[in-house]
Amino acid sequence: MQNKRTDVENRPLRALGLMSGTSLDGVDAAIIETDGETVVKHGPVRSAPYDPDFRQRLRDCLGRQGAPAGLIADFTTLQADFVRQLLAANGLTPGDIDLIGFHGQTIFHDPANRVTVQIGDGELMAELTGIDTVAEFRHADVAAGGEGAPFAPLYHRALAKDLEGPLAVLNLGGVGNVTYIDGEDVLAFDTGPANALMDDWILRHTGAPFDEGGKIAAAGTPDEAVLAKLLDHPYFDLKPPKSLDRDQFDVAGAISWLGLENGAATLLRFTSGSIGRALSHLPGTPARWLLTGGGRKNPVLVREIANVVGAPVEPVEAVGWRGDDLEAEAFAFLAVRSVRGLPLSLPTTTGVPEPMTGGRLYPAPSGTRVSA
Ligand SMILES: Nc1ncnc2c1ncn2[C@@H]1O[C@H](COP(=O)(O)OP(=O)(O)OP(=O)(O)O)[C@@H](O)[C@H]1O
Ligand SMILES: CC(=O)N[C@H]1[C@@H]2OC[C@@H](O2)[C@@H](O)[C@@H]1O[C@H](C)C(=O)O
Repeated sequence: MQNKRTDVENRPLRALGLMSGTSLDGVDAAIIETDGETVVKHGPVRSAPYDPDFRQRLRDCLGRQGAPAGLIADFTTLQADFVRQLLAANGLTPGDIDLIGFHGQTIFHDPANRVTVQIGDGELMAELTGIDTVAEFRHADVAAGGEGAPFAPLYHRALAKDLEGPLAVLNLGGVGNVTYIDGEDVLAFDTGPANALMDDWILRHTGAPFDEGGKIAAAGTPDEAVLAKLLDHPYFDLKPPKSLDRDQFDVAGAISWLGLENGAATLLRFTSGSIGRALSHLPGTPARWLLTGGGRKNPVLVREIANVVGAPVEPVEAVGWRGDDLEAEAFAFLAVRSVRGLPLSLPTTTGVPEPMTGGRLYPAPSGTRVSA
């Protein structure tokens, strides 16, 4: 696949990343200026939750290898509209943006069988926005035998280059993933569940999308026997790199008989416990843990994680990063790396045999550049 654009070799590009994560909470967009090695400038951001009906349409696709064409078109159109809103709100036009990094929505992830499915139509995005779009970030890695995830680690390393290591960046989204950084060395893997199982439990029992502030979990008591069983899963013994599908842990049978609060408390401790189980896979002891993703806003979860890691735990804002936007920024950064022909993943981040380029460029059709 010829992706590399030769006209952009040396100048920083203004790229817009679009991320729709496994928690299914909504879409995040961020604009950065970068040459794919360092971030020159952090630009405007925007986030919006999905409405419950649309979220349910996405949820209905989880675990399937494809989605209805109508949903893919609606998903792409919704995100293209979102791009227009972000531009308009900041006095920008499509001509001000060099590139969109369009992650899409993961609905299925089975790297062992070399399959990962992110819905979203890169060609339609380029057409609707009039902006060159990079999509299908994970495909080449998976095709080459990599895990296809996590992909944010090279961005974490770029941001951390002036910070003293070793440090761990822990993303608490739907699934959890950790990036261990020590100078240029980076090791990354999915740790286990983060919020997805808790969110599903809260939705089923209360209709709310998540446990605000961890209040419901705080009111319960974890069931230690159930917890021990959950943490006995073979995934936690696997050596990294390794990655997870959103619903890889089937906990329904184990927790169904627990009440709302005790179930929430048990699932929260499952998340912190899985991070505890990740420690033995790290090559060293992080001097600090930087938390990103929505779970950093759950003080009960943060306290439990601090208990298991035994080192200072802070939100990424402590070092000036933007925890709500980091993944959208990462896919803007990776889009630029893609068109520059730089690797998006390494043997130590996804297990891919060699540093791997990837992403597919969909040029905006000429004449489609529209004003915002
Ligand atoms: N105030 C809060 N209290 C408790 N939990 C919260 C709060 N705010 C966000 N969360 C949790 O964070 C989740 C969203 O996290 P985030 O936006 O990082 O997920 P994502 O980007 O979809 O995930 P992934 O990293 O897996 O792709 C919510 O579903 C919720 O569980
Ligand atoms: C296949 C897939 O979409 N994985 C997600 C998911 O959500 C968190 C974790 O599992 C991580 O591996 C990845 O997302 C982030 C953005 C990543 O690739 O770094």
